[in-house]
Amino acid sequence: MIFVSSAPKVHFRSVSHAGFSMRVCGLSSRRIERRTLATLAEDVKSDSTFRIPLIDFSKFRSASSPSEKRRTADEIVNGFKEVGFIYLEKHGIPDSTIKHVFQKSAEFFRLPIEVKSQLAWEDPRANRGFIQIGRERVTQSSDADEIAKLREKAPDFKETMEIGRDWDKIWKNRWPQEDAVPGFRETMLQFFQTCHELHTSVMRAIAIGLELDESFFEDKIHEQYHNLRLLNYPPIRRQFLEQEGQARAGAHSDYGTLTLLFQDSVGGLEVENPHTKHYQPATPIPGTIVINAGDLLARWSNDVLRSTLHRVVAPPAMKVSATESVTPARQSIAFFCNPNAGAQIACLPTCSNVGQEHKYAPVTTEEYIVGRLSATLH
Ligand SMILES: O=C(O)CCC(=O)C(=O)O
Ligand SMILES: [Fe+2]
Repeated sequence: MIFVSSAPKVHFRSVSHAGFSMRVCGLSSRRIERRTLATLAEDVKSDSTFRIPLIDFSKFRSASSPSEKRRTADEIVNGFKEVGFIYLEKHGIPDSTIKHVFQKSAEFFRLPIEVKSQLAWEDPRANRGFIQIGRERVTQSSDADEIAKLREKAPDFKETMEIGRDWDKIWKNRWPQEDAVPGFRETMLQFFQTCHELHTSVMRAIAIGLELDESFFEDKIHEQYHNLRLLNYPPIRRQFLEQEGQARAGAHSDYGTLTLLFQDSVGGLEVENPHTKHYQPATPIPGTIVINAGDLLARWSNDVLRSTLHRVVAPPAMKVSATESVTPARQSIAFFCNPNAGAQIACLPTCSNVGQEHKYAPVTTEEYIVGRLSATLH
């Protein structure tokens, strides 16, 4: 018998955890019986040991003393140590800004496929443009043949638009005509800057929490080698999702330092509990941003901070006829934060003990990210 949670209610409580106190998000759920495959959330088991911490960032932004800053910095670092994911509230980005970016994103995806295809993503080094359903299959596999087979059989059921820094000398963003989606370019460029600034603040907190100088990362992330990804998950017939291995986004880790994830209220994002290997929902909480650590931050920190597996599955489907059910559409926005392209990512001075081996060979951001993108996109 398989159970998934339905319409979870979010509540908060305070716990003392690893010597510090933080508010955490718990889920109380009515359990309903439902037959599903892995990509329909079958693997979600109730797990009282798993909590994505909810952290109030206003305490860091307006801290009146170093010790006050330090408390929030420790909460953030402990969240990335334990789970690899946090919810950030009072982060300073107004709801109205996020709503507007979602609206412009929806307008973009409503354009005819022929128009979007003219802006097609072409090169992992550029990592810019429109990616239609079927071109990407995110996975942890590093075997090119295996990835190609997966992509052929069960690509991620999503379309995305990728945007990079607009002033890059070599790689140009692929913008729709201004009259096709008025204000799209300006909205996305402003949001890119806003997300970069939040990223910089969170990296300051991470530096403090890792016993580094607060400004340690500043000259290693200031070139804005980031990627703003708009995601659209169209409604899908349940029968299609029930094909073996098909998911909205397969299990994967992200590649950079941090991902700032903005999701709508539909749900479906799941995070692997690193201790039990079971997936748990990262239920949308209004007013928060989900932030996860990526592979480069894990490598930088010698795995002190975790780059945790996550995936997007289908939330419960709605019946549209006696024989067919449809899973509702979903929209999300991911801002993948990266160090500078040429930054050498080698074990941080505070993340290994004397004489202890470093887990990873140094790598530049560009080598790592272009390598991962080349493997998973075609
Ligand atoms: O859409 C989501 O909630 C997550 C997307 C994601 O994990 C990704 O694009 O890397
Ligand atoms: Fe991801």
